[in-house]
Amino acid sequence: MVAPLLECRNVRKDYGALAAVDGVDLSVHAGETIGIGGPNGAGKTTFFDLISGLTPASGGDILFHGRSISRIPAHKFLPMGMARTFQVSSGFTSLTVMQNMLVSILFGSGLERPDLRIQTKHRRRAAEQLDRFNLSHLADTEVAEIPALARKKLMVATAVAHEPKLLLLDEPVSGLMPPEVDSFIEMVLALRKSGICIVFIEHVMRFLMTVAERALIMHQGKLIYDGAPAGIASDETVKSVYLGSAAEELREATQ
Ligand SMILES: Nc1ncnc2c1ncn2[C@@H]1O[C@H](COP(=O)(O)OP(=O)(O)OP(=O)(O)O)[C@@H](O)[C@H]1O
Repeated sequence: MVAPLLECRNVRKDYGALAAVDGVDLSVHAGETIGIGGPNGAGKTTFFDLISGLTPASGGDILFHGRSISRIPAHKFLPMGMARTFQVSSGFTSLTVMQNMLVSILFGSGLERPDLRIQTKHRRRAAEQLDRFNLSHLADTEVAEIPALARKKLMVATAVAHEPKLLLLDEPVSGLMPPEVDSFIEMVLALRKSGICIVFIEHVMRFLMTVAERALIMHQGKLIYDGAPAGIASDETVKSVYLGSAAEELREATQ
């Protein structure tokens, strides 16, 4: 059997007496698209921070391509083939969309001291990448001036500039209007087709149900569900955790 792309073995993160991530075991295989849901404070972002090396685990081990990455600094993750985005749109707001893409292309190369001279091949690559994400028309606009949807798309476009094997998206559609969510769904589905493994956190159940092939639900630091997205709404444990509006949204999304 092929080794998982990402493997978490009894991973935990304690903040004093609080177990933010409480002994999570998880295997993620190449090409999978996995959506993580769960109530506020369940530990989802902390789990992402552990996987992407932003915070050290209190226990357990994380393997990428079968190799432990628990002690590898975060800046080495992109060259290794793992990229992530954040809840709040990142990007250099006083630079243009094209300049942001060039920064990603030059600095994500994995070289300790990248050659900072922008060459024709970099510009060509940046233009291709903007075209792929329908951002070409904004190439010369400062990121501070572009709409929220374009900022979110740019964050993904820069993250995948070096064709990572695993892409982590933290609440990619939060704050977007429903038609914008549709546009984002289309983009992620196209990305999924390219074969990249995507793991995302999302509260917007419509997005999770449409994009994910496998769903995980976290609660109080633990995984309480791992299975088909369609099964979430009828799972008794999930139902008891997702009381109120989230349960309603889940029902609507699965109908
Ligand atoms: N640096 C920190 N110090 C102390 N406690 C923290 C820290 N970071 C997170 N926590 C706590 O860990 C728990 C999990 O937080 P986390 O942000 O991972 O949840 P989440 O599921 O991503 O929530 P949300 O859906 O609201 O983003 C929360 O109780 C949070 O207050």
